[in-house]
Amino acid sequence: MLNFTKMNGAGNDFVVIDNRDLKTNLTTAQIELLCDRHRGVGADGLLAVEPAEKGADYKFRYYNADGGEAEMCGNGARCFGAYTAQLSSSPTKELVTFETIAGTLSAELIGSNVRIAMSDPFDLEMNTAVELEDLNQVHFVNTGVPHAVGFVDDLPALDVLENGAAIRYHNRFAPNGTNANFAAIIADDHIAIRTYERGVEGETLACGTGMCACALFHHILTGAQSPVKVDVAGGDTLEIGFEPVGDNKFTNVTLTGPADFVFSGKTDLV
Ligand SMILES: N[C@@H](CCC[C@H](N)C(=O)O)C(=O)O
Repeated sequence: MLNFTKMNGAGNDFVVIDNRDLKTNLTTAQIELLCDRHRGVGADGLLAVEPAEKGADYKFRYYNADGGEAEMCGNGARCFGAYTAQLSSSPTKELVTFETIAGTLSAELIGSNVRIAMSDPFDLEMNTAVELEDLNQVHFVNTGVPHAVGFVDDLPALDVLENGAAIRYHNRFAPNGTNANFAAIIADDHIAIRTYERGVEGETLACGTGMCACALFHHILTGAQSPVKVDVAGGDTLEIGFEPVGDNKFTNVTLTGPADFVFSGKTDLV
């Protein structure tokens, strides 16, 4: 029997488990089943809380809906922060640190929102040719996980599944593949995005690391200042802060948005 909590961050939803005793060893197939929207609990991914190994409060593990582990998840990090803040003795902690494959991060509880201090982005590359019918080129950056970003004029009309899959499996991004984001400018400091996620193999309602990637390219291409507001497919607007340090490099990237508890339960699926 597995105890779990269902949470979502701006509509990107997760099964969260407390594995601080390291007694739960889920297989790829079990994670896939838990995330299955017809036969399981249903989620874009699974978050596991484990004991820290390098001095932070906790260790963060994240698995996509296909059961594969990913280095980081921005919306998941906000949910992880809100969840672990409640694990501590009262009063609820307002700052939680956790070790991810992408580095040690922190989550700060600010009213009903959570702000994540992200790792510094790397491997930024502009103007990669993809030669699709709707898009000639994308920009690439790793904001914890890999992200391609293409700017389009008509975001609602875009076929995210077709274009997203073409970019996700494009030779240029092999063998790891990439998440694929499409962005449209709303105002100087405001964009809207839609994301095709690797490991979900479809469009999700929001992607936190993807929002960070899109906001950084919006700054590079238009000079937009921090913070940049980002509208996501689920209807929320989140805020990305950053500090440019020259040569298309950035530090102090932050992601601020909601992290909501949905329900807790037990399942005998695993
Ligand atoms: N939803 C996420 C990103 C999760 C990982 C991604 N699908 C990958 O495999 O790289 C977010 O909010 O950042």
